Amino acid sequence: MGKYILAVNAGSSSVKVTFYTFESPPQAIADAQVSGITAPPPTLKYQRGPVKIKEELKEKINTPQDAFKYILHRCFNDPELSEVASDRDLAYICHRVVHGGDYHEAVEINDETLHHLEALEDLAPLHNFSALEIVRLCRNELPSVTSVTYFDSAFHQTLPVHVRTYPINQQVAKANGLRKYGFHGISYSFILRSVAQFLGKPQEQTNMIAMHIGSGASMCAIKEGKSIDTSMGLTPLAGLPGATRSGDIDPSLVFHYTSEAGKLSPGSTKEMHISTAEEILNKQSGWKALTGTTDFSKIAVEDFPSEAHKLAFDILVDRILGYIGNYYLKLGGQVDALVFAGGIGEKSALLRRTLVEKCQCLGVAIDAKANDKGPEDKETVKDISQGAGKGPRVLICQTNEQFEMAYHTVQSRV
Ligand SMILES: Nc1ncnc2c1ncn2[C@@H]1O[C@H](COP(=O)(O)OP(=O)(O)O)[C@@H](O)[C@H]1O
Ligand SMILES: CC(=O)OP(=O)(O)O
Ligand SMILES: [Mg+2]
Repeated sequence: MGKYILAVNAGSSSVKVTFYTFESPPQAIADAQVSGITAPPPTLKYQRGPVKIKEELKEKINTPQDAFKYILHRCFNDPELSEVASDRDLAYICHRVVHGGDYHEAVEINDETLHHLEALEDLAPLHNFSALEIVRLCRNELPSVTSVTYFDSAFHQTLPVHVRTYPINQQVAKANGLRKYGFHGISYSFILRSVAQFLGKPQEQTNMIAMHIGSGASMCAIKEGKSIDTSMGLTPLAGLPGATRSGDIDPSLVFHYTSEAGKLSPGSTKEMHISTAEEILNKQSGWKALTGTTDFSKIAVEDFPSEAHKLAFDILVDRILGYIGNYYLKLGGQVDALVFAGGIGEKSALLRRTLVEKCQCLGVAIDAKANDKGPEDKETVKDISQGAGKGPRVLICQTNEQFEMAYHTVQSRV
C-alpha cells in the first residue's frame, strides 16, 4: 500500500485535488485545480511546495472527469513530485460527494456501496454525477487504491425532525426521500473543529452561525457542536443565491417561467435526467443571470460597475442577513461566533463589513484593518472582531474540504 492520500473535490465547473502524507495531521505535498470547465479555456493552478503555477490549458477538457484525468497524469509525471508517480504510491483516494442521502458517515467504496450511491444519483443528478464518474474512473484505472466517499450531507444528520421535514404528504416524502438534507457539511466539520480549537472550547460546547459563501453558498446554525439548521435543502438549490443558482424562490415560479420549464432539459443525457427548470434555476440564475459574471470579485467592489452588480450584492446581503436573524433566535442568542468561510466569505472584506454593520444590534463589530487585511496564507482562523464586545466574535475561517477528508481518513485508520 502506498503512503499518500489523494483528496478529490469535484464540482460542476472545477476539480480540486490535493495529495497528502498519511500522518496526523496530514501534510499537503501538492495541490492542483482545474477551473473553467464550463467556461473555456480551462485553467490550471498547481502548487507544489513553494512553486506556484497558473496556466491556460490547450487540452480539450469538457468534463470534471477529463479534468481529473489531466491532473492525475500531470502529477504522476511531474519529476519534481516523485513521491507520487503511480497508483502504487497511494493508500486512499477520498472523494467529496455532495449528496449522501441517509449516510451518517464516510463509506469505503465496494460494489455494494457504489450501487447504493448510484441509486442516489436520481435525487441529485446535477451534484453527484461528476463525483461518481470520478469514483468509477478510479475503480477502473487505479483498482489497487481504496476509494472513500465523504458526504456534504452527513454533518446535518442531526437536524431536528421538525427542521428537516417539509410539510407535504408524508408518505410521498418518505417514499421519495424528500426532506432537508443540507450540504457543505465537510466544510462545516472543518470550520467547527478549527473554530472550537481557536476559541479553546470543546466542540460539544461551541455554538456558531457559520457561513460557507462560495459559488455555492449556504449557512449553518451549530449548537453544542451539532447542526440544528442549514439553508440548503433537498438539493443545494435551496437557501442563498449563488454564482448560477437562484436560491429560494416561490416554487410556483417554475410553472410561470416558460411552458418549456417542466420538460426534460435538452442538456439531459441518458444518465442525467434533469428538467429545464432545474437546469435554469441551478445553472442559469444567481449573479450570472443578474450581472453576466460568476466571479463575485467583480461584483463586490466599492464602486459597483453597474446597478445590476449592486443589486446582486444587495440580494446576497439581504438573504444572508435573514438567516443570521433566524439562526440567532434558534440559538437563543448564545452564539460564540459568526464565521465567514468559502471563497467569498474568506476574501470579500466588503461583504463582511456590510453584513456586520447590519448586525450591530447583536453586539458585533469588526476591526476595519483586520477585516481589510484578511487572513495570512497559513492562518486557519482569524479574529476580526473589534474590542471585547458582549456579542459574538467575528471570525474568518479558511476552510479546506480536501484536508477535512484526508484528516478523517487518517484518524479513522490509525
Ligand atoms: N476578493 C474576492 N472578493 C469577492 N469574491 C471573491 C474574491 N476572490 C474570489 N472570490 C470568489 O469566490 C468564489 C469561489 O469560491 P469557492 O468557495 O472557491 O467556490 P466553489 O468551491 O463553490 O467553486 C468565486 O465566485 C470567486 O469570484
Ligand atoms: C453543495 C455545493 O453547493 O457545493 P459547491 O459550493 O462546491 O458548488
Ligand atoms: Mg466549494
